[in-house]
Amino acid sequence: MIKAQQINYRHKEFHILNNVDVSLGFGEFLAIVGPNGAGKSSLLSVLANEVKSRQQILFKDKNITDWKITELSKHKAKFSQHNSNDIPLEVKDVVMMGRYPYFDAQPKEEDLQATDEMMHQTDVYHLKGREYNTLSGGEKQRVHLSRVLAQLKNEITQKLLFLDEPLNNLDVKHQYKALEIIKNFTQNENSAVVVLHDLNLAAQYADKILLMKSGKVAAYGTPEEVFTAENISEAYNFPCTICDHPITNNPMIIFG
Ligand SMILES: Nc1ncnc2c1ncn2[C@@H]1O[C@H](COP(=O)(O)OP(=O)(O)OP(=O)(O)O)[C@@H](O)[C@H]1O
Repeated sequence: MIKAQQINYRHKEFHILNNVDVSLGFGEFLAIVGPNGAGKSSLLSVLANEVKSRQQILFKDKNITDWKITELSKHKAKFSQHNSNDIPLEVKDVVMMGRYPYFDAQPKEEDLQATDEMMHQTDVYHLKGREYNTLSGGEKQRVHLSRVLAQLKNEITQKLLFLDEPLNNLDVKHQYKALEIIKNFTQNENSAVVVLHDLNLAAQYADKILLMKSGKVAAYGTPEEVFTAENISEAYNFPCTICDHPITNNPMIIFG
């Protein structure tokens, strides 16, 4: 799906990303984890072609910079960490922004269907007529999840979703619901790259984990391979214990 080797990204003299390799297969859920400032959001921005790195990023075997922007936006979408708090539109119109690549002046029936379906999935349909600016933090977050899902609602196969901390502000039910939606998205050869802070949720949902520290890859592999007490306490500079989750059997991380 996406492949990049030796990604380097600098701001002035500060080395934000240092020789980072990423390779993501079709149908994979990759979680990027690591402490604050490790470079997770920067890596996501580079992979999504929002900021330029000198290294080539191959998306579906073609250099991502060679894709036409309108075509690319039907194959990949990105949910950003910092969505605007001030959008003077109703909720349904914010979600419709995800359909802009599909119509010129007026949304078509399929655009309305896509937005309705995604608002239902993300549990914001009852808010569709509300002013976006009056929503709570978690509700706004769900509206943007709905928007990026609506953007990728089409007949194209093997699509890619980038999500930067999609669980921020969500209550526990909506955190699990969002992860289920992302997991379901990856069932049909679609892939997702998701920045997460909750390591236990990452262990439960992700196929692969990329653990970052100081702009570098500290560890990469399955949750069982990456989530060792040594890897985690070294990356976060904080003690932890690993045990088996009593229900899922995934690694369970207990800090302190
Ligand atoms: N434009 C920039 N100018 C200067 N420094 C930057 C710039 N963008 C990012 N950085 C620095 O690069 C480092 C990585 O930032 P990034 O946002 O990628 O980290 P992160 O792992 O996503 O962190 P967090 O968990 O806090 O969201 C940070 O130290 C940040 O201050």
